[in-house]
Amino acid sequence: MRNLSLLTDLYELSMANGFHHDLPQTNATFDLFYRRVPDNGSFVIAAGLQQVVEALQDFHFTNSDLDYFRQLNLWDESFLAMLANFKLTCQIKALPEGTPVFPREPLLTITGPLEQAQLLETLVLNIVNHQSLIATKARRLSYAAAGRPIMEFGARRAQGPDSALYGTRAAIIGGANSTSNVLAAKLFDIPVAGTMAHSWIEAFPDELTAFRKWAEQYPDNSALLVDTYDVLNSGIPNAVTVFKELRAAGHEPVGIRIDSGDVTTLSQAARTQLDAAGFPNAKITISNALDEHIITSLLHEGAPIDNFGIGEKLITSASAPVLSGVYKLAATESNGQSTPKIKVSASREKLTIPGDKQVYRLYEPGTQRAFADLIALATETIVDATSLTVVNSDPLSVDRQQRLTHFEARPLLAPVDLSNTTSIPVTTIQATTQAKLAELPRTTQRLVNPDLYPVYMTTTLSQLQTSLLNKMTILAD
Ligand SMILES: Nc1ncnc2c1ncn2[C@@H]1O[C@H](COP(=O)(O)OP(=O)(O)OP(=O)(O)O)[C@@H](O)[C@H]1O
Ligand SMILES: O=P(O)(O)OC[C@H]1O[C@H](OP(=O)(O)OP(=O)(O)O)[C@H](O)[C@@H]1O
Ligand SMILES: O=C(O)c1cccnc1
Repeated sequence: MRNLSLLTDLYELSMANGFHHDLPQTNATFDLFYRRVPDNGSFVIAAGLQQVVEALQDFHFTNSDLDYFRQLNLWDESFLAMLANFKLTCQIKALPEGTPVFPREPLLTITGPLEQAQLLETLVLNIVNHQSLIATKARRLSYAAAGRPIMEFGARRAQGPDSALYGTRAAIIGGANSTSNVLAAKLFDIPVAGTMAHSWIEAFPDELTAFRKWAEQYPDNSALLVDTYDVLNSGIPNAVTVFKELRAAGHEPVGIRIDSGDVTTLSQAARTQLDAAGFPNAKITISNALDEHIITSLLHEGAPIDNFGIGEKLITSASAPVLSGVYKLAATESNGQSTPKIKVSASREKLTIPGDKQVYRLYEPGTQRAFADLIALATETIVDATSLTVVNSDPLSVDRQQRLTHFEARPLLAPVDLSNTTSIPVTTIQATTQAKLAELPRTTQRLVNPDLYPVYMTTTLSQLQTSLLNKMTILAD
């Protein structure tokens, strides 16, 4: 594990230095949330908490870091002494990885000395934005694949080693079933999987020999790549020959992979040939720049695909390469006095929600059916209610006030124990994702024009937001 404490923007250190001198003994609460869902979806899958915890457990500055700071000659020795003896005392609250999270909801909050909490902004955003983006993309692909396994194939096209490694972790959280990335598989205990490249076929004098040699090496892992020369006239017939030889030797063939051409036509013809040859259980794997729209279209056309191999469009979230999660000051506290904070912007959409908060998922009583979320102040008690007036949290919404009847409210943000060095297995987090997705209305999960899932605020929180907004507007006038 590398020490990532310096993976920050200069201004975080500059502000921390200023806070150290000008606002000592001041605590702060920051919220990490996002405003817009990539790919016009309706939610994001939260991911990356484990790597945030690991980075914070190891948050310190080395002698070499301090020498570098001295060279910069920007900050005085009192601040550098604080960094040299840095002991993180912040408290983290977060919702579990794999939880679908909606715009404006804090998915992680950090409370602690202002100078410390400010310093964490860049690193925490870097980790959570990346992994949540890829987990969200994987969820879309997995939704399109409708239960068919997805192999993550993206390492070669990821933006560098880190995005291959942690992107694979996030892809599994979002719904991919296995990876070809051996380092990710080893580190995160993910099922590792793979077939062969065209070079294997090209390296032998002919395709049949190449298939035979593969089958000799891997008689129980014979997924043969059939598109190097001609799928229907050479690839499948040669694969069938080798499958028959394998079966005669007591091994059941795995299947084929097609990596080019018109996938529907080729997979249908391949299925027919494999069935006719007595291999109805041989699986058809498809790869080649697949995304959720191509997958939807292929399945709609009736392509008989068993597995998908997905690389570049998943690991880079190519169609929506940014999740713009932000880290905003929600409250400060000094001398026992808490002061909620708000950011007012020329863009109404960017209005923040003040105060130390909790997020509740609201369920129809006695069921696992969620129908809305509610953001409240942490000090408020939300009881299961038959009737509650709430306010839409979207500052752009028109009809803001609503009356909710009959719900059970379950809190999402929970304290994170930074002394805990065990981690939840990634496949367990994937199961959490599936369970939490199953709670959401089906209409909010579809890929095209999903139904908006309501995120409300309590009236107390809304009134606090409005009063701060009015105060700030008067000050600005
Ligand atoms: N039936 C289909 N419907 C929709 N998209 C398809 C269909 N068949 C293939 N595609 C997709 O069309 C895109 C282009 O496929 P094509 O085989 O032309 O790729 P290519 O990159 O030119 O081939 P190669 O990988 O051999 O260079 C790929 O993203 C592929 O997944
Ligand atoms: O297309 P992706 O979703 O990223 O999936 C991974 C791709 O990686 C391999 O291609 P390779 O690098 O051998 O190049 P190719 O396009 O010529 O097959 C494989 O054959 C897939 O096509
Ligand atoms: O194992 C495979 O088939 C594979 C791995 C990486 C990229 N493309 C394909």
